[in-house]
Amino acid sequence: MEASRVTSPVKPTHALSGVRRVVADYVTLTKPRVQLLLLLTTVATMEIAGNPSLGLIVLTVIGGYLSAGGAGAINHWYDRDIDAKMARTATRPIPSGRVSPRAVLIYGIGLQVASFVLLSLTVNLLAALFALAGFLGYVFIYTLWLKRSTPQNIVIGGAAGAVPPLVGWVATTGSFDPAALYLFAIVFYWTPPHFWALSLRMKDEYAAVGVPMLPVVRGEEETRRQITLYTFLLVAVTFLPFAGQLFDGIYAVSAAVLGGWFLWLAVRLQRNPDRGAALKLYLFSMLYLALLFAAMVADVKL
Ligand code: HEM
Ligand SMILES: CC(C)=CCC/C(C)=C/CC/C(C)=C/COP(=O)(O)OP(=O)(O)O
Repeated sequence: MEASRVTSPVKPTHALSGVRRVVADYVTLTKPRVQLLLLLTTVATMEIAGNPSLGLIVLTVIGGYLSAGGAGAINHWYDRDIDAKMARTATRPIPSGRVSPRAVLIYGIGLQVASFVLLSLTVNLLAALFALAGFLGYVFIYTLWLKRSTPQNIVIGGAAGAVPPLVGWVATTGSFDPAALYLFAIVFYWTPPHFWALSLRMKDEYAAVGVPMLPVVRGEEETRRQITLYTFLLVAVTFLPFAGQLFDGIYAVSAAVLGGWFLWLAVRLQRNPDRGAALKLYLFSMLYLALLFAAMVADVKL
């Protein structure tokens, strides 16, 4: 009794910062910054597929966030052993001891359940099913299976990250259209250069915890070669929706300029292998995807 009275003056501040800390941790578990780009591809695809109402966009974004956020939380739960050993990830909510693994697992499953209920009731069943497929792909195929077993982990596992445009398409039109596969393929081929550029800088950490990322298993030179190869494939794939008449001139010019820039950075990294060039490529990869999807919307709407 006496003790609680003595500590009471500091309680409100502690309680507030404690709540803020908890909220911040639970937001971190959803990998919010990655989600910004995932959801940008979703919303852009919705505008490409039709003329969605603001209400539909908001519901789809919330449903997508819950699903991908749930997947992110389960990735934090499963990888807690290796995250504790890498400087980049050691301060995450679980390894730092602020949130229990069990709570994170329940939270991740809960977010995916909420996503399914929300999307199926307010958007449509197909959108809910595609989001569920992305979640299952990221959790089971990438995180639990491939990440620790093969350097092709992100090539195959990257398919999960390419699902959000499919969610956006079916949310808008109510049915699946093969044209949506162009957008899926673009994110799919974009993922290896995006991640491998970063992994060149994190090679030693991944090696220390035994994750077989490409630079660890095949070496940095081979990784840089594969980055150029996949960037080339990506740029080629970006012209398919133009050839298939989904898009027109504004898109074609943007894809050419952005693609040329991406390729130039990739080739430069290959010729001049320093870590600064790898960082530049990683950062540009995100600008590239955002601008490419923006160009698609501009092309369709203008
Ligand atoms: C299997 C596929 C992918 C892997 C393995 C991967 C891996 C990573 C990693 C390790 C980071 C660094 C995060 C950190 O610093 O903690 C990162 C950052 C990021 N990724 Fe990916 N990524 C993948 C797919 C995607 C996709 C599909 C998108 C969006 C379309 C995306 C968007 C981002 C963004 C926006 C960041 C920067 C986040 C930040 O600054 O904190 N990633 N990615
Ligand atoms: C539609 C849907 C539900 C899609 C989910 C796709 C998704 C959440 C992609 C995120 C990609 C990502 C940040 C991977 C990092 O994982 P990592 O474990 O290699 O990186 P880490 O070491 O930073 O945890």
